[in-house]
Formats: sequence, C-alpha cells, structure tokens
Amino acid sequence: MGGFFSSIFSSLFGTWETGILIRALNGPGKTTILCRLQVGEVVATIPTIGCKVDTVIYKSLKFQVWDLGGQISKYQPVL
Ligand SMILES: Nc1nc2c(ncn2[C@@H]2O[C@H](COP(=O)(O)OP(=O)(O)OP(=O)(O)O)[C@@H](O)[C@H]2O)c(=O)[nH]1
Ligand SMILES: [Mg+2]
Repeated sequence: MGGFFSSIFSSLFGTWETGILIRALNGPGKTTILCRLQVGEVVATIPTIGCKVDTVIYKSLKFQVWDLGGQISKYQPVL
C-alpha cells in the first residue's frame, strides 16, 4: 500500500516531503523503527532524551521525523 501511494505521489510531484511525530511511552521501539528506516537494519538504541529530529528518505518519500523520548525529562516539550 505504501509503495502504491509513493509511486502515485512520485509520478505527480516527484519527491514527496512530509513530517511525522513519533510519540509513545518509553521503550516500545520508536527510535528502533526510525533507525530501521534510516539504515535498513535493527541497531542498538539508548533511551531518547528530549527530542531527536532526523530526516528519513524512503524511495520517493522524504520524512522529517520528530522522535520524542518517552521518559519524563525536563528537556521534553509539553504537548
Ligand atoms: N524484542 C523486541 N525488542 C524491541 C523491539 N523494538 C525495540 N526493541 C528494544 O526495546 C528497547 C527500547 O527501544 P527504543 O527504540 O530505544 O525505544 P523508544 O520507544 O525509542 O524509547 P524512548 O526513547 O525511551 O522513549 C531497545 O532495547 C530495543 O532494542 C521489538 O520489536 N522487539
Ligand atoms: Mg527513543
């Protein structure tokens, strides 16, 4: 399904850019998913403190990803 939509957006607009905010409790695997998309394999992670902002390019899709740490931190924005 994702490939279908990416090919439609690709043919219509070329590279398609969007933003994604990943937010959940600490430890379910938010950063693991982000790293998997970036490097194509599962890598060891450490708990995210505050917010990690990164760019992921997958086929013709370009995502700006905000990966929020799940644990309570004084650096974490209140959403
Ligand atoms: N067994 C298993 N372990 C996973 C999976 N996804 C992540 N983990 C492990 O769970 C731990 C936490 O993963 P993270 O990706 O750091 O979790 P997070 O949601 O980013 O956590 P915070 O940054 O603390 O909010 C790591 O040791 C991962 O290797 C999964 O699908 N299966
Ligand atoms: Mg994390």
